[in-house]
Amino acid sequence: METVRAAESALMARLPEGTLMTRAAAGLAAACATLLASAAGRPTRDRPTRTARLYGARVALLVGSGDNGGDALYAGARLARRGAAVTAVLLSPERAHPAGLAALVRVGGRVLTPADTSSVSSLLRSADLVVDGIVGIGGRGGLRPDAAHLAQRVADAGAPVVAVDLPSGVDPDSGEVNGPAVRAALTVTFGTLKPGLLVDPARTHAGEVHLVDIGLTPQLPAVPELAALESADVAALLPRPSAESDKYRRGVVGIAAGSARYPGAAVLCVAGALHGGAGAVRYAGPAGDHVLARYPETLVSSGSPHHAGRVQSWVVGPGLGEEPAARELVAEVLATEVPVLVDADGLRGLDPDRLRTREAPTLLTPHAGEAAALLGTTRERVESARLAAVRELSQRYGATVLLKGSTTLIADPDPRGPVRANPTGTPWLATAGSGDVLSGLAGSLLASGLPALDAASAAAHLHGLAGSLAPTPPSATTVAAALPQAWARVTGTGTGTGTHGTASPSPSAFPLP
Ligand SMILES: NC(=O)C1=CN([C@@H]2O[C@H](COP(=O)(O)OP(=O)(O)OC[C@H]3O[C@@H](n4cnc5c(N)ncnc54)[C@H](O)[C@@H]3O)[C@@H](O)[C@H]2O)[C@@H](O)CC1
Ligand SMILES: [K+]
Repeated sequence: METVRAAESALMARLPEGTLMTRAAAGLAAACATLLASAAGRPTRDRPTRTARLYGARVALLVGSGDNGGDALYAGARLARRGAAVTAVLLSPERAHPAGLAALVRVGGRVLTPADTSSVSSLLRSADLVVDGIVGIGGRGGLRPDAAHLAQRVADAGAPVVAVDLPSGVDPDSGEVNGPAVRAALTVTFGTLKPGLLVDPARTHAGEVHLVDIGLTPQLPAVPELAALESADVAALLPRPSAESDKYRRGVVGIAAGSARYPGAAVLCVAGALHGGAGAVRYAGPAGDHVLARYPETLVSSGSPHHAGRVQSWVVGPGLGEEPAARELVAEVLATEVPVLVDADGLRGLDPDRLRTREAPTLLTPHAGEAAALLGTTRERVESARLAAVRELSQRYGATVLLKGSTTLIADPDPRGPVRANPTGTPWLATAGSGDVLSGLAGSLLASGLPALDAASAAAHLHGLAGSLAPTPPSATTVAAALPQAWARVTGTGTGTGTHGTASPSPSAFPLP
């Protein structure tokens, strides 16, 4: 968050005092008003038939002692001016933002402290909306006990929560959640999205994310630390056959996967590849009969990749097993001059120096355990610092790296570029064989000519979407089957994925410092 703070300071130095907070509070109040209006008529626990609209709506503000609380107080004052009944719960009354508090009190807002136990309980139970201004980017560590207790009471009351800048209790930089944290229906964030809004587990606490422009963009570094592609961005990347394209011009992807022991990995990898836009899929390996039985359109050979015929990209690794022959196969594929995706068993014992000498792009798609082995560290360390891990891997191996997990991250070896966080997906995708579908899909996009970073990002996006569209609970087979629907969703409508529906800043990627 240092880059956000630096950008805010630079901008604040040029603007009258309070300008940024005024802009933030205006955006926050507007988002609260919209949410209340959209919830009109929705019955809630205490008033089964009540209508929530701004005039007369009951709004509870949770106010910490920093500027995050100040945003909540100023926004509360705006809502109160428009007829809402606003009550602030001040965690530290003597340290609450003085001007914000004065503004709220001036327009008739009420004030409580957590010590007013029964009043706070009835406030939270009857609230149409709770605004979480406990802590924002100034938060360090898990919530302190008094704040954690308040967050728990809000969760128990069940009222919809709008988080100010970030859900209180999530780490702004890493997306880690240590202890209790607020769960929001909507997070209104200012200036730029924070990694804590895109990286799990924090992401699931944020709900829908709405970005308010407070004029920070020109102050932010030109290259953000993290970015996410929207559906429209992915649609623009996906290959579209033209009238003159034949199957070879559309690209041929080669799959070197599966073994006598794991033939299913070959079938699933081919399934992903057939839905990735390449004109043809070649399979080289011992599981050809299984592949043909399921996908007769595959060009199958049982020899080595070398003899399989021309391809524009290779996918190597899924289901190869641990035999020494697997490593030789990976080495053979890496010796070709086309883009290569290495996954699963293929990632065992990869030589960074060998990879760095390749001229064509290499894409590695490890999960956290495989990434830990490649980095010589533990799975826990990778899980707790996913951003750092994906960057380190791509630097060390000179390859594009897609780190699978609850939030898939993609890093390019060029350290000047942002890491991409995939905004689609569902925890259900953690299912056997799902990674094989993803690697086939990404390999297919590589064959159709996409740069490795874009192929990986588009594949992760489509795969995540297919996971959500497949009947619950999805299997790797049904995820592959849902890929055409995911393509249609991305290319047909251009609408968001639902994960960050309202976060639509003008640049096509969400910049994150
Ligand atoms: N700096 C700026 O220019 C702007 C800042 N804005 C708001 O200001 C926020 C940042 O304000 P601050 O720097 O005052 O910081 P915060 O308000 O985010 O947090 C600092 C306060 O939280 C307390 N705190 C820290 N860790 C805690 C924990 N684990 N549990 C409970 N309390 C904890 C601290 O004692 C301090 O009082 C942003 O998130 C945003 O909401 C916006 O108004 C836009 C402009
Ligand atoms: K907050």
